[in-house]
Amino acid sequence: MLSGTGLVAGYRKGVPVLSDVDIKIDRGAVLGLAGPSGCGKSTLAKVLTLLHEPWAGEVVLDDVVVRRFRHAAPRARRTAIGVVFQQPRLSVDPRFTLREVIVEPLAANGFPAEVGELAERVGLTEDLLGRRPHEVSDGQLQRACLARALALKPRYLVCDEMTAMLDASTTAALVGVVQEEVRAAEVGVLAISHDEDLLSVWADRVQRWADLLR
Ligand SMILES: Nc1ncnc2c1ncn2[C@@H]1O[C@H](COP(=O)(O)OP(=O)(O)OP(=O)(O)O)[C@@H](O)[C@H]1O
Repeated sequence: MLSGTGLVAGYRKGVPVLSDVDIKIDRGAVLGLAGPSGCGKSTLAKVLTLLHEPWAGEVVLDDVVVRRFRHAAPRARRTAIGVVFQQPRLSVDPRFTLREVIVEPLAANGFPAEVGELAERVGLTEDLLGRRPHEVSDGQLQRACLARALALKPRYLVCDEMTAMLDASTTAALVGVVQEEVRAAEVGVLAISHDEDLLSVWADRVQRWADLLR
């Protein structure tokens, strides 16, 4: 389980964005999270993916309390949790081809740079893998971001408005890929979305922001 208990976090001293937030993400299931704009969903996503250190509270990853965040977090902890953000163009190096985007975490962790099976899973052809971000659509780039997030076989995946910029067919394709990871590898997913209709079909359970507050 990936959990946060009593989380308090923010960006400016004395102005918390998260105040006493509790959340639990089980392996092999999708937890949907809906909430109004600006309430702190992305901040919570960053804390749970160890990219932002909380001021108080505890993140527990598979029974181990996380004590170090960001670059100080041990690599095995960071790579246990994948993340896909809303805007793929802000998430990739514009100089990289899509193949290089997907290879990056593999190379950084000493694994062979084999992207064939991953690319096939997310529906990227050889032609698309050779292109750079400005030569592909948002949906194609988001497919590469999802493949990158899955490259190191994470036990948990946080999808922060992953499909907000995408059309219905790309949304269905990417949600299908995530569902397959949940089924086949028991990945635990936090799916954050404004779209409650989407969450009602994607998630096993949906929580509203107010449900997370103590
Ligand atoms: N890097 C940052 N520095 C300072 N303030 C920030 C930063 N990121 C977010 N905030 C502020 O924190 C609050 C919560 O933002 P956050 O992005 O977590 O909300 P959200 O629920 O994900 O919103 P949305 O649904 O609109 O994406 C907002 O008031 C936002 O302005």
